[in-house]
Amino acid sequence: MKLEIDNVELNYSGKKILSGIYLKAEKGQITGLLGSNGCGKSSLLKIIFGSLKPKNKLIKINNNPFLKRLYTSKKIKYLPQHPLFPKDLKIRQAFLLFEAEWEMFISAFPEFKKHSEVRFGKLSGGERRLTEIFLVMNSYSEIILLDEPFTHLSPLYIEIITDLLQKEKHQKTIILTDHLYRHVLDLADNLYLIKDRHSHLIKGPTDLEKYNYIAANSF
Ligand SMILES: Nc1ncnc2c1ncn2[C@@H]1O[C@H](COP(=O)(O)OP(=O)(O)OP(=O)(O)O)[C@@H](O)[C@H]1O
Repeated sequence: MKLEIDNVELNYSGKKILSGIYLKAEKGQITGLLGSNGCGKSSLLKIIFGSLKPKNKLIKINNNPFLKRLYTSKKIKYLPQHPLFPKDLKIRQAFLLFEAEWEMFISAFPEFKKHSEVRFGKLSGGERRLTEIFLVMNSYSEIILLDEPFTHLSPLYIEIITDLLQKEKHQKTIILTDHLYRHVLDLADNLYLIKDRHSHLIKGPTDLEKYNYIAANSF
């Protein structure tokens, strides 16, 4: 599966946020998306998902235009920056909804066994995020959008999720954005930076310095 989004034009109240954006993501690769606060990363993921309608965009799947909203198909799952599930949903119910394997989850994270009947609102921020990432990654959907998945996660959980993403990328097309850019750099096979409304393909850390995303001599 190859997903491309091209010619994205997004304005909010007449202010240009994204212009001429192009991004390509393919199965077997993790596509990273970086950019400073407010540059439009979340907006771009919402546009791909279909929950935000820009002035212009073209989505292509395997070179063919896809004109419906992607979320209306079973192809895609999106982890938003903010909580994915309502506070009163029980964790086990979310596993049923996403057709994800509870047994696999608790064998990876035995400490969650006691949470099966607990509601999302009762979990800590990190416990909630970990559960959400696992659910999204273990769903049958082929396209996965992850908006700041590492927020709230402790180093050990970040390591486990990194391994999970590396394993799952062989079955899925994954686009990921996070401010923990070193993790994104380590994980990403392809990397884009949004800067001054445009997307830039990044070849390595020095490009990030060139575009002033990070300070000079950070590497
Ligand atoms: N519903 C909205 N109405 C008006 N402006 C908005 C709306 N949503 C986002 N914006 C503005 O659009 C710009 C891009 O926002 P977006 O959330 O996509 O950025 P981001 O790169 O994900 O930021 P961050 O890294 O801080 O989460 C910001 O300037 C934001 O204030």
